[in-house]
Amino acid sequence: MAKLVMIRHGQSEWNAKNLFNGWVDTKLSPVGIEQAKTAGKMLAEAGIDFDQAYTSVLTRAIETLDLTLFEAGQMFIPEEKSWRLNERNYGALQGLNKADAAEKFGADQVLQWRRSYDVLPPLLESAEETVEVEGQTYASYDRRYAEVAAEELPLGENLKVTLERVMPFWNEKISADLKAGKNVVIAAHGNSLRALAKHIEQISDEDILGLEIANAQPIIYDFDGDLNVLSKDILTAE
Ligand SMILES: O=C(O)[C@@H](CO)OP(=O)(O)O
Repeated sequence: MAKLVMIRHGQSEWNAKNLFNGWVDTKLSPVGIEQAKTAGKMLAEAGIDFDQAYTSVLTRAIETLDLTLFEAGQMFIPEEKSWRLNERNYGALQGLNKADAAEKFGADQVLQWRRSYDVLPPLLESAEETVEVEGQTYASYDRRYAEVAAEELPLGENLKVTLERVMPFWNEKISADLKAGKNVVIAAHGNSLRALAKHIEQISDEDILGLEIANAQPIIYDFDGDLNVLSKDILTAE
């Protein structure tokens, strides 16, 4: 029996400002740092011995993994980073305020962009497009994506497309580890984890709209050898 723990990163600087984050590389806020430490303490109490860690190539998830493993006393385990675990690319919405967007485009449209399975957000015009927020310029892609084929770099993703690019990593790495009986921890993002949860729990395209994943609350799955889910538990701070 293997365990998979999925942790959405702690609150990011742009979560705190209610901005669409996507692939823009923001850091954890002070609240997010504390949330990640608390997640690590809860996992230490749960007594899970991890064999392998995975995270995205975005700072907020990497920070969360490191703080969590530090608090759990397991920084020594192997870690692998992949762009396939990144947040969904929010295209031209990145950097916009979510409440302002709801006012401008309508709450229902914004809900569809944020939570539907197959509605695409407005796309970036090109890979060269930048995001400007509070006088700072953020590139859409930088050298961390140098190894990714140009046609695989998204200009905007819905959950379906996110799931399609997460799945090769699930099949090749994560599920292989779990089948080998390894306990795995993944620190990633609201929507890359919604995609994984959809696959793992066989959630329908309609029902996935209602699935929210909170910052830094570890989700623990127990699997049998065929990767059927035996139990699911979510750790929450008091
Ligand atoms: O901004 C984002 O990238 C994500 C998660 O923080 O937004 P949403 O809440 O719409 O999933």
